[in-house]
Amino acid sequence: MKLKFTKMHGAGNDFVVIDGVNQHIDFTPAQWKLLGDRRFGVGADQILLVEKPTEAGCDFRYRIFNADGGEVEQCGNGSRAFVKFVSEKGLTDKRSISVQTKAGVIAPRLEANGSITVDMGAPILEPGRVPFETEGLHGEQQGSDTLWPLVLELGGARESVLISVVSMGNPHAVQIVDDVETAPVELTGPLIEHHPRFPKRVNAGFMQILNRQHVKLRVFERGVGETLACGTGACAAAVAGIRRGLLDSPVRIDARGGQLSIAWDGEGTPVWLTGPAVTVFEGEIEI
Ligand SMILES: N[C@H](CCC[C@H](N)C(=O)O)C(=O)O
Repeated sequence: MKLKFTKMHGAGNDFVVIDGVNQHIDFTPAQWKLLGDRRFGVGADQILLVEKPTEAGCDFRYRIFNADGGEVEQCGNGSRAFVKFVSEKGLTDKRSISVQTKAGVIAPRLEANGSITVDMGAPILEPGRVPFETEGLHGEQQGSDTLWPLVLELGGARESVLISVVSMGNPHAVQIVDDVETAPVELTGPLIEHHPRFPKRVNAGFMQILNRQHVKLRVFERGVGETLACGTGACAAAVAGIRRGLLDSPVRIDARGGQLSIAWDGEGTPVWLTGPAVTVFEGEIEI
């Protein structure tokens, strides 16, 4: 079929966005993967599919597929691209919409200055609390946060990294590093992503704290690899730092591809993600 798509990005995290309201889309994981392939397809970190909602009270449903073809629960940067897309395509005249996702309902809002703020819902802080054994190491509760030692096999050596486990509907393992530029993201990112501690794999965040309201962040994303920005990763990093008493809301997140802002008032309250969304080009592909 001839498929119309729009190429977009949010702080460098790039997407192929598809109108599934006016086109009937029912692809296999291999077709989703092809769309994301930078050699044989269009190329993107994620593919976003916009559909009519199946949940009462929602304006749309949006589904997210990683570059590896797997469907996932949530995408923060994608939610901003999504709201810009439905506005530009005239699929709605609302500036604040209610969107059904695999992880629940989120509420992105187009601001007058062109930026977009998204109510990403409350972080889920329990999933990692299940006691687990990794080579005899147990998860440790430290302060109000759960810090887990993760033992990584690096060649013949073993390295233990302390991570915070935070879910934004999708799983994140966040660690604090001295310098994101020299952090071993390419080396340990895949080891964390595929660690047995995370049966559904995990997004691995590497956060450098500059001051109590400003961090640098790199994320090795599940199903993709390192991206230029990760919205839910930014949410998870800010939540982890605030819970550990190291950060104060709002937090400025410097990703390699751009700047995001996260606000969070504590457990049980929603995380607010603010940042840009850019339309790069329109296209059509035979798939
Ligand atoms: N790779 C993520 C999905 C996309 C998240 C990221 N692009 C964002 O902006 O939140 C996962 O497998 O959970």
